Amino acid sequence: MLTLTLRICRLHCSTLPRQAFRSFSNASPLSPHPFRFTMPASKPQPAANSKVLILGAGNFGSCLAEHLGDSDHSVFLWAREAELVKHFNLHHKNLKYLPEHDFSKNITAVGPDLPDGDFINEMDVLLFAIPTQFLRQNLTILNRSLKDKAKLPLLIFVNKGIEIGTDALTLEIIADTCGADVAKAATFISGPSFAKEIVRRRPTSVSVASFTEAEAKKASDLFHQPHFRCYTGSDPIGIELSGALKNVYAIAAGMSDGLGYENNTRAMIITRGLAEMTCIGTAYGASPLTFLGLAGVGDLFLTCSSSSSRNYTVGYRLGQGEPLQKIISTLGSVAEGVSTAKGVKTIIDKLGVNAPIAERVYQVLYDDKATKTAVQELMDLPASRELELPTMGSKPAQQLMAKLGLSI
Ligand SMILES: NC(=O)c1ccc[n+]([C@@H]2O[C@H](COP(=O)([O-])OP(=O)(O)OC[C@H]3O[C@@H](n4cnc5c(N)ncnc54)[C@H](O)[C@@H]3O)[C@@H](O)[C@H]2O)c1
Ligand SMILES: O=P(O)(O)OC[C@H](O)CO
Repeated sequence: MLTLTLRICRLHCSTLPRQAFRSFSNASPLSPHPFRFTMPASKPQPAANSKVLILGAGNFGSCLAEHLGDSDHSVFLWAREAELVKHFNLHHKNLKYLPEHDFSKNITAVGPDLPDGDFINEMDVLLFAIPTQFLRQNLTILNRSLKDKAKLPLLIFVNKGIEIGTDALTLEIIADTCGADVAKAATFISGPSFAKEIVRRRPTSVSVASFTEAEAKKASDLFHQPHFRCYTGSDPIGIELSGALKNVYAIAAGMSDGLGYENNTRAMIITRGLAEMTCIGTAYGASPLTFLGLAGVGDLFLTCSSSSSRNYTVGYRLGQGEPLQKIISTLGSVAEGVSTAKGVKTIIDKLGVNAPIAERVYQVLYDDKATKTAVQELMDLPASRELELPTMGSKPAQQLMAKLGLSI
């Protein structure tokens, strides 16, 4: 672990001769997979005054609309709630999500129907802030408007989950609904970033990943601000898994706090959670280094240690003895970890990865296991080596990349 950390620090050091790593086209120093493929020609890099359509006017979509509206882009915010659209355009307020905030005049709400046709094709950027379970249905409709797949707008995804039933990552949902070229062009933003802190302009950093650094750089250029730092990378699969998995461990940390356990227990869950995330990610075919970044340990730490996290809150209330259905129906916002725990369970079973915390979260959510029993079972496990990365041959990431027409 220490060796890995030191390696990362060295690789991030700006004084290193970067050419030393440039043995493959499109490969970044931290890239686990030096991809060789040509990106579909996209529109020119979004500059000042880009036209941006944000799909999803929940906490995060609204907050990112504000972030870009603040930078003088023309932002359109799609909400499926008709009342929200009307009220937003009259008062620049989102009464349902972030009700205390006054939004930029550069944002126009659109909806409740999903925009289509020429409106979509005029956009420089499409940003998807739709919870994972609703992405497929919306992308299927939106794909009809993506006429010219050779001239795509910049496509950015910020959801953090795994689809129930298919266990698909977002990349696969995009490929299924819009085709491999669209999936290859997608960029993912993830990392420790509570919406309500971003709109208050609190210093924040995120990971921005695409299959090529060049594509990730476009999104980074769009979002990077003095109070909002973007770090680019080229492991979108690892970034996606990081964001989805950390939500499951945030539920575990919340449960522990809800049961009345203290700091030692939470630190144990965060650290062993990171080990599990890294093992699952490596078995899947992502780079283990990705889990040491902002989208990995950064977001894991944030959501496991704050009652601002919806996933932590679900866990906390479970630990306090509330039934899951009551928690979900009163949360008022999405906690992706609840649905994602199902996909994670299937993935660890398929891959044969040992992830006892994720397993217990699944059992508490779906098998009626008592939270206290789950913690006790974790403590009763036999002593083991601290970290052993799996080295199995066939990895889902390879199948996914083959589906996208990518070769390693
Ligand atoms: N809130 C944050 O701080 C934050 C930060 C980073 C990433 N995220 C991720 O962003 C995504 C959105 O989260 P959020 O916080 O904005 O959620 P939210 O609960 O605040 O809002 C939910 C959004 O989903 C929309 N929605 C519900 N049903 C839908 C459907 N059938 N089709 C399309 N849209 C539908 C709602 O209209 C609303 O816009 C999640 O994947 C979340 O993990 C959130
Ligand atoms: O409120 P949560 O638990 O969905 O967390 C929100 C973001 O993912 C924090 O980065």
